Amino acid sequence: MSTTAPAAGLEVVDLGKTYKRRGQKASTSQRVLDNVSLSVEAGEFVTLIGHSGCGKTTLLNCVAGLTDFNDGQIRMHGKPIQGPGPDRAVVFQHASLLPWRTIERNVAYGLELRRQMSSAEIKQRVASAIELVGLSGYASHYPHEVSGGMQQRVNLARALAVEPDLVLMDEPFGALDAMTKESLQDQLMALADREKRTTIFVTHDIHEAVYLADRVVLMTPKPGKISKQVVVPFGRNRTRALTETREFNDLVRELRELLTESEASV
Ligand SMILES: Nc1ncnc2c1ncn2[C@@H]1O[C@H](COP(=O)(O)OP(=O)(O)OP(=O)(O)O)[C@@H](O)[C@H]1O
Repeated sequence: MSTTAPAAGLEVVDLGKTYKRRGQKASTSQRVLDNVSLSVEAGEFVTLIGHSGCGKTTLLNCVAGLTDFNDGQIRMHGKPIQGPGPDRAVVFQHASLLPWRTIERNVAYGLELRRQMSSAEIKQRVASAIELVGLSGYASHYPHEVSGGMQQRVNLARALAVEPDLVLMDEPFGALDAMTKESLQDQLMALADREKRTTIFVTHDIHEAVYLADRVVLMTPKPGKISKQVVVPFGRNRTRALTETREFNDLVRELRELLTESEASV
């Protein structure tokens, strides 16, 4: 698997999204995203935080090409996106692995569907992705034979096997216990430092957002907008000790206050 930074440049420009719901008597519409603009540099790790319902998942799904949008443009490498593509991979909160396939064959699944690679190439990609997430000894296990945290690592391996330019993660550790979550955060960070894969990571957890990110993006609701972007000044190769420092906790507090203010103003 490549260890050089892929040339991902994501540009979201003046994005607008309105959901329409057809009721029994009348239709209603809800403006969920309005004038959302965001650029993500190749190799950058951006976390996206905001109150529940402010439109984080909708934004991520628009970038993934899974949800259409009404206004604006989303460009990858300067070209407007048209639906989902192998340049972008999504990691959802729930691993949703296929229980009848081994871990190895779960990771291979997306590559097999595309029918563009020989079985030898798929095998090599899968082995490499499984190794990256530290599960080499478990390739022949079935999902029920590994823990929730390991299943989530398989989920990540499945995304990495595609070798996407951009990884979109929607609260991937949200359903895990605190210890597993911390361990996966550390593994993901080591992976991000090594692979320099461009990532947008949605979370409710401000600690997690600061610990992982090069930049934290705050969204405010009704309609969802980007209200603030904060560059995290701690460099890479971070360790848990960082979370004990005053600088780290001051930044977490500052972001929490910004979120509270944004909630009070809607
Ligand atoms: N398919 C849909 N049809 C209609 N409304 C939707 C749809 N998906 C989301 N919404 C609405 O859009 C708004 C934004 O939802 P979204 O899931 O993007 O927010 P979020 O910030 O990711 O929330 P959370 O943090 O709780 O996951 C919410 O009010 C939600 O009810």
